[in-house]
Amino acid sequence: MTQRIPSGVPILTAEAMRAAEQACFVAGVAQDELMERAGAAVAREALRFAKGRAVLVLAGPGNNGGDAYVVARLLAERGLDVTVAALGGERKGAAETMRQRWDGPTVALQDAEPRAVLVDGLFGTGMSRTLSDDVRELLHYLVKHSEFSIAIDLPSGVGTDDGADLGAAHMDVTVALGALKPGHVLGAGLIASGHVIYADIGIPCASDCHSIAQPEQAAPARDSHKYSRGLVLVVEGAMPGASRLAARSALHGGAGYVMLAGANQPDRGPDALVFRKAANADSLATLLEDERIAALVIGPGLGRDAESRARMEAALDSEHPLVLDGDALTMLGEAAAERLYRRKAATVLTPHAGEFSRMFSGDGGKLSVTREAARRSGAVIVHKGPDTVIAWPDGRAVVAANGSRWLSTAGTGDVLAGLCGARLAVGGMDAIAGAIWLHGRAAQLAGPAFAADDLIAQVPVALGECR
Ligand SMILES: NC(=O)C1=CN([C@@H]2O[C@H](COP(=O)(O)OP(=O)(O)OC[C@H]3O[C@@H](n4cnc5c(N)ncnc54)[C@H](O)[C@@H]3O)[C@@H](O)[C@H]2O)[C@@H](O)CC1
Ligand SMILES: Nc1ncnc2c1ncn2[C@@H]1O[C@H](COP(=O)(O)OP(=O)(O)O)[C@@H](O)[C@H]1O
Ligand SMILES: [K+]
Repeated sequence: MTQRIPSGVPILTAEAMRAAEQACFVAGVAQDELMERAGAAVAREALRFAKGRAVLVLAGPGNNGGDAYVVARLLAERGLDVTVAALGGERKGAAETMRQRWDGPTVALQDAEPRAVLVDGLFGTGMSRTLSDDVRELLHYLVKHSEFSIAIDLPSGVGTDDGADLGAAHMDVTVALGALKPGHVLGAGLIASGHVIYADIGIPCASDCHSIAQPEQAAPARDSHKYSRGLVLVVEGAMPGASRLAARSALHGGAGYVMLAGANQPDRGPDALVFRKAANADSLATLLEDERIAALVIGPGLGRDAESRARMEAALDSEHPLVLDGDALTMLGEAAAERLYRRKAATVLTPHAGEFSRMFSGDGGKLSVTREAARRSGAVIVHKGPDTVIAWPDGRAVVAANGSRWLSTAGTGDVLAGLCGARLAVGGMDAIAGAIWLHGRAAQLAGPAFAADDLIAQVPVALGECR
């Protein structure tokens, strides 16, 4: 099963989820009712996948366990052979009500035997510490010896707000209740969650953070011309292949005109790419006086010597919207936030984890450190990886976790930098999530073992899928 994360769904921390739930209670929804809805949503999916097989439901001590008892009851009502393995005895509130509504077979967790289908209702958003060794070992044993596993809300052993590994086993399916949590889309949590299904259980969940969604990308206006479509200038450096990938990617990402500024005319196409000679930083600075430039891309294959640094400074000093990648990020280093905050035009940074940590410190998980870095630098930050976090300076964030794992090949980051340049030129800072979506979708279309060059060929196909 290929992993899927539902698109355009709000992502809430444990605290925000609790607040949303409280607001629901204040509005008159009873806790029992909400738990029944949660259990019904999970039971619906479990029934679909169980195909009549025997089910073991793990019920923890809190509300996740309360949901588990509802799932057990509903599956048994549909004729399945269900056993509950319970951790702890009497519960509180709605969870205790649901325990009492279950009158089927129940064993203590330590006595549980594996069954074909495993429903994990041990812990959800209340996970506050690492699983104890005995619980972790049992959970892993029961999951390993099941044929299909499904988690209620979150896999037990995933840090809700940071996706940290607190002892989680890998689930086939996770049903996210009410909203996604950062733990579904980040780090070990992304891997442990498997295929994520979103269940709307009627809790209004507003958030400034969402999972990535297909962007709306209108065709050029009837009266558009190459400059209105956006002129992207890509700065070449020590490794010209990287900047050529970025430039070709900008061309196919919808820019109207792409210039490559470097020392030597490339000896091969595409011919649509316009070469401008910029033998040194001074001649680059002169080129940058062109007011038609809508976005500048610098960093892929740039190099890190004094000359490269001078080129980067020329780009930073310009008032063009700017995408900084690769070596430019490394050269910025710890001075990044302060230096970038002074820029007047939009700035986009596309660091992988190593480049990010050379520029920004802090802890609290990938989502929160990226948001904090965007706020401090006034730049849009695309913190790359299987769990790419895009954060804007105003606090908004988008997480892209559907990219193909085949993207882990050299040069795909250069392609992304070029796409960011194109989307920045065409739609400004708000259009950056569209670049990450196009990149991820192009990778899916390219299939297995593609080279970065092949990815570019799929970008127009991905673009064609957008309205
Ligand atoms: N927030 C909401 O909107 C809704 C939440 N519901 C369910 O409620 C869950 C959250 O319930 P709770 O807040 O009761 O939390 P949990 O059920 O996730 O766990 C809480 C209990 O586990 C204990 N605990 C935490 N980590 C532990 C560890 N490592 N080892 C042993 N014990 C540990 C806590 O002390 C507490 O007793 C959600 O994940 C979801 O399944 C649903 O019932 C409906 C709606
Ligand atoms: N396992 C993975 N799953 C999904 N996307 C990945 C994975 N590994 C890398 N990527 C993506 O591939 C690209 C790699 O960029 P980068 O590390 O800068 O490589 P390069 O510099 O070689 O181009 C990024 O967009 C990143 O998010
Ligand atoms: K769970």
